[in-house]
Amino acid sequence: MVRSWGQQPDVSAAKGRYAVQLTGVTKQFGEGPTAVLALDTVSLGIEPGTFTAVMGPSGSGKSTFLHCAAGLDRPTSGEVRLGGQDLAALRERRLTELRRTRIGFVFQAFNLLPSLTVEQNITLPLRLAGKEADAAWFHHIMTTVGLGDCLARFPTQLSGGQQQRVAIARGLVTRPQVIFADEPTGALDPETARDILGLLRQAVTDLHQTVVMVTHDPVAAAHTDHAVFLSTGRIVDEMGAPSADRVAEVLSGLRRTA
Ligand SMILES: Nc1ncnc2c1ncn2[C@@H]1O[C@H](COP(=O)(O)OP(=O)(O)OP(=O)(O)O)[C@@H](O)[C@H]1O
Repeated sequence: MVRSWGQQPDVSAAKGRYAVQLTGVTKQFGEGPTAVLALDTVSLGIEPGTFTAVMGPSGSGKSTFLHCAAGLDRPTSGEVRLGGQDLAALRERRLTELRRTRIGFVFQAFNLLPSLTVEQNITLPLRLAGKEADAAWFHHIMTTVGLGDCLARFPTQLSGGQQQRVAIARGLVTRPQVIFADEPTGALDPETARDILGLLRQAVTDLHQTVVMVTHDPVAAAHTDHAVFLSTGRIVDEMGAPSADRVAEVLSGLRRTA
C-alpha cells in the first residue's frame, strides 16, 4: 500500500528538469605542487523523485561531490543547479535560506546540538523554517528510526548509532526536495540500516523527494534507483537498478585501478 503523507514538496518551483544538476564541476584544494583535484569536470543530472548512490574508492571525491552538489562548498569551476537554480548566482544569505528550505542533510558528523533534547534537535530545522511539524510524519519517522523512547534525552546520552538516527530524522522532518546523505547507515547494525534505507526509499516513492547518498556499501546501494561511480574525481561508471553483486564487482575493479 502506498501511504501518503499529506502535502508534497513544491517541485513545481523548479525551472529545470533536474532536481540536482552538475555541469563540468571541478574542485581543486590547494595550489601548486600540493594541489589536489578532488572533482574533475563532473557532469550529472539527477531526476526529481529518484534515489541515487554515489560510490567509489576512498579519496575518489564522493564527499566533495556531495558538498558541492548541496551548496555547502563552491566548486572551483563549473555549475551546480538545484531545482533549476544556479547556486553560484546566490549570495550567501539566499544560499543559506535555500539550504534550509529545500535541502535535508544527513552527514557523518552528526552536528547535533548538545544543549537540545533529541526532540528539539529533530524539530530544529522546522523551527528555523518557521514551520509546524506534521504530527503523522513526525510519528512515522520516530517509529522507523526507533527513537520514540529517547525524545527527552540529550545527544551525549545516546550511542553513536542512536545519534546517527537523530541526524537522519532531522534530515527528513521538513520533507525537503532533496536529501543529501553521507554514509547514513555506516554506523548502524544491519537491521536498523535496512529500516533507514526503507525510510529514505519511502521519502522518494511517497513524497517524490530526491535522495543522493554517498555509501561504500553495495547492499545499501541496492536500495537505490541509480548508482554513480567516482574514481580520482571523475564519473567513470553508472548503473540503473543496481544490485549488490554488480555494484561490488564495479567497486573492486575500481579499487584495483585506483
Ligand atoms: N579540505 C580539503 N583540503 C585538501 N584536500 C582535500 C580536502 N577535502 C578533500 N580533499 C582531498 O580530495 C580528495 C577527495 O576527497 P573526498 O573526501 O571527497 O573523498 P571520498 O571519496 O569522500 O573519500 P572517503 O571515502 O575516504 O570519505 C582526497 O584526495 C582528499 O584528500
